[in-house]
Amino acid sequence: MKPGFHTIAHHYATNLVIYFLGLHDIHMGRLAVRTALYEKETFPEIAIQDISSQLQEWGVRHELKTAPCNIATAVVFPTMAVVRIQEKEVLAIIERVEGQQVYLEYFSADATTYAISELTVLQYLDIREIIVDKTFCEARAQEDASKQEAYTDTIFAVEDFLSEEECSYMIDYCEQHNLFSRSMTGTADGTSEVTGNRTSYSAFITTCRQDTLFKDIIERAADLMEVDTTRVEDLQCVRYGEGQLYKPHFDSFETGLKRKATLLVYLNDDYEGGETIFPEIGFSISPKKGMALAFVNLDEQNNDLIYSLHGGAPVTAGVKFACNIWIHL
Ligand SMILES: O=C(O)CCC(=O)C(=O)O
Ligand SMILES: [Fe+2]
Repeated sequence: MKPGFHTIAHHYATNLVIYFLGLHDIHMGRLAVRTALYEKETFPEIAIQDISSQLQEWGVRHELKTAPCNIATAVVFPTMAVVRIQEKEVLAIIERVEGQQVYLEYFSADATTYAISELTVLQYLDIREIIVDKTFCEARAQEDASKQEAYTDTIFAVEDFLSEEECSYMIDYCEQHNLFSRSMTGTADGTSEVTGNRTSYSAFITTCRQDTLFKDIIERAADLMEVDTTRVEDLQCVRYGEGQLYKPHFDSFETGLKRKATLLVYLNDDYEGGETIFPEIGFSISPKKGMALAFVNLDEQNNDLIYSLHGGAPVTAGVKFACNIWIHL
């Protein structure tokens, strides 16, 4: 089975290609990059050969060199390379080499530094004579920009969706019933786990169909999103202490629960940081108490919309509370 966009969004090969292209001022549309990788038979275990041939197809001329090499002299940085580190071969971006230090990025490590002697470069993209088909790249980037813009236009915020009293009631309800526990994220096999991608706390309100106030909020959400209340999931509150975050993710699951749209309601705003960020469209919003932010997660065919990738930036001071109201299919 091919991985869905959830995997793609976080997958290193994709990020590497975007990074690689971006750093060379080649603004290839992200959608084109992702779609092409997604169509590769071997994805996500993609080889540097595949990435190289894809780049050729896009008019990014370069050579794929296969030779253990002295990276300090052979390569224009940054470059993509297969390197052997401690008996392991990884596809990585070598960002730069300074003296005896190599700065690189690879899957599961954000940025790492190695001594030149610790790694061997086996294959790398030689981009010394890079020739770019600018027209092609610009057309892809333009197409992507229009789609991003169209998606951005569908996001909307409703101020005072909840009153001050309702916000406080929700926070107090979750705290007094000790509902908050460490947030989890879904895995590919449908289970959940605690990861560094989401370091906040979550509270599932299971009584929200009985409680008059919660029931009213659910009805208000259904009205706003023009759906039946049966499509509104039980409310889930989130709490972020200082330094806590939710890295960019999709709200809809690849298998199982499909969430058409999200209504994220901010329950307070007396803290710093904690903006909701949409890295694919370069959009972010500062929380405002009582405000609801609405965005769609799936396109008309109910495929994940990559532009809906979003996250909660780290809270830098104070405590943030919000409530997720998800609309499923
Ligand atoms: O905290 C935020 O701003 C985003 C929360 C979120 O995306 C989620 O809980 O799914
Ligand atoms: Fe989310």
